[in-house]
Amino acid sequence: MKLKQTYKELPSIFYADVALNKVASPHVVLWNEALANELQLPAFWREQADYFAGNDMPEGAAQIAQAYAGHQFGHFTMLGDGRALLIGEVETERGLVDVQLKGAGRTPFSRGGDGRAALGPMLREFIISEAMHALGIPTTRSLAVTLTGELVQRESLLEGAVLTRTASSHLRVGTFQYARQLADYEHVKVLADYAIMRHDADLAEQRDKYVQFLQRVIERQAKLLAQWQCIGFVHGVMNTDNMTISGETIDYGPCAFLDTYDLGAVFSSIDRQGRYAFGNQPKMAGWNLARLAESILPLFADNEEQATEAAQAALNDFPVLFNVYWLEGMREKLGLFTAREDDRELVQQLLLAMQQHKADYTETFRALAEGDYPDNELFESDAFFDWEMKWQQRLLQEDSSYAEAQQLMQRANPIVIPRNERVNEAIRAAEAGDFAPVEELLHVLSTPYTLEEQYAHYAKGPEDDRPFVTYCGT
Ligand SMILES: Nc1ncnc2c1ncn2[C@@H]1O[C@H](COP(=O)(O)OP(=O)(O)OP(=O)(O)O)[C@@H](O)[C@H]1O
Ligand SMILES: [Mg+2]
Repeated sequence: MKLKQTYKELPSIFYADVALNKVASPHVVLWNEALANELQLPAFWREQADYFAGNDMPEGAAQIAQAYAGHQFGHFTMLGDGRALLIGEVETERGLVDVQLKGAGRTPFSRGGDGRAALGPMLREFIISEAMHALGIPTTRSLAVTLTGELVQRESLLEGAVLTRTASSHLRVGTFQYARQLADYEHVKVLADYAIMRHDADLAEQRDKYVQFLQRVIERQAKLLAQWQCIGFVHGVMNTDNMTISGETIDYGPCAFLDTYDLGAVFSSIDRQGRYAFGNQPKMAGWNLARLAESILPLFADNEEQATEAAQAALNDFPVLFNVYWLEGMREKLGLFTAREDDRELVQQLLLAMQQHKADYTETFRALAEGDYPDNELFESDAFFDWEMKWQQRLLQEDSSYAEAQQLMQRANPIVIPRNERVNEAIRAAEAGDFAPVEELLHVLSTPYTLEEQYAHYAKGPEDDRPFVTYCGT
């Protein structure tokens, strides 16, 4: 297998070549066999820690850092991969897949940084991205975590590691902002054509392909945001450089899954204003997409007024699409196959009761799916009692049976999610040299809707003495 280099065919302003930054003694500590098989990687790659630490390169590889810009918490900055190397693309049945090394050393975009990553955050990205994938949510994937054998200086000295990440591309909203800020019409066009080749090849011959491309990105992001909101995922740092063109979730920094349902939930210590709070995510996605539209506006029409109109029309669709997908997702969570006018109100009433009674988001829905309610404030409240009567009546309006509704709910409401405390415990064990808890956690998270029998006991609860697994249920 030989890696491809289509990104390198772009004009040179879009990347910087990077010399190899060798590390002392690379050692692969986590390997995703399923993904390796999916990508049909040659078996000997598994043994090549040097490839994954950036000490040596497989056939056809290059070492480039991609240029991009980004609005970080609303402030525009020129950025670029300061600690990641794109080594090439693998040809698969689903198209080209980028292979990137995150934490592989300094690049021309490193600014003041060391270009490195610590083991903990790379394990976290591996665990949560793979959990997202298993939950059916588009995401970058994780192939390997490789210790470098070197320490990195953070608040304390930590073990350094490199994450091998794959993605259907690493093109970001910020890549287009970079092109618009730095370059001319032709460069924006070349980038858009490249993105269309990677993600929307069927548009290539269309007359209004750039407007349609924007519509596609909006569509993908509306779907993604609906999935985040339905599962209770808080990204935490939705800067424009952390939003993909592919519609895959990227950059698992300060992200977390909701415990108690709270629209104001924020997990990032630097997000003091709550810009990226759980309930704000759809609005912020819309804001980011407006930055994409601005960046490619000149491609829409010669006439500025017409171009702006086309962009505005596409952007106006975002909240509409988001709401359609969100309600579709919430209906499934409540076992509803058909759509009725009052469904949104029914969902909102439940969510309001959950917020008021500080109910656990995942547990509540799973309890509804199981038809087995725990003794807690929500389930004992009058608000829930009222709501449940309405829900039962609503279920009776369906043509399907209660058993079918229950099956739908069990497919839509996970038993396990990567809970922060459990993820952190597993990472702490790994930092102390024991990777078994991380492996076990990954295994449990790989079948979130249908836990294997031997793991059923993980659905017990927090007082459970198995410290490494996430739990949920009654
Ligand atoms: N240790 C570091 N050294 C150099 N640059 C860094 C370092 N950490 C982050 N950066 C850069 O700072 C910018 C913002 O960081 P952010 O946390 O969003 O990205 P990231 O987690 O490094 O990568 P990605 O978005 O690809 O997952 C990026 O351009 C990133 O490359
Ligand atoms: Mg980032």
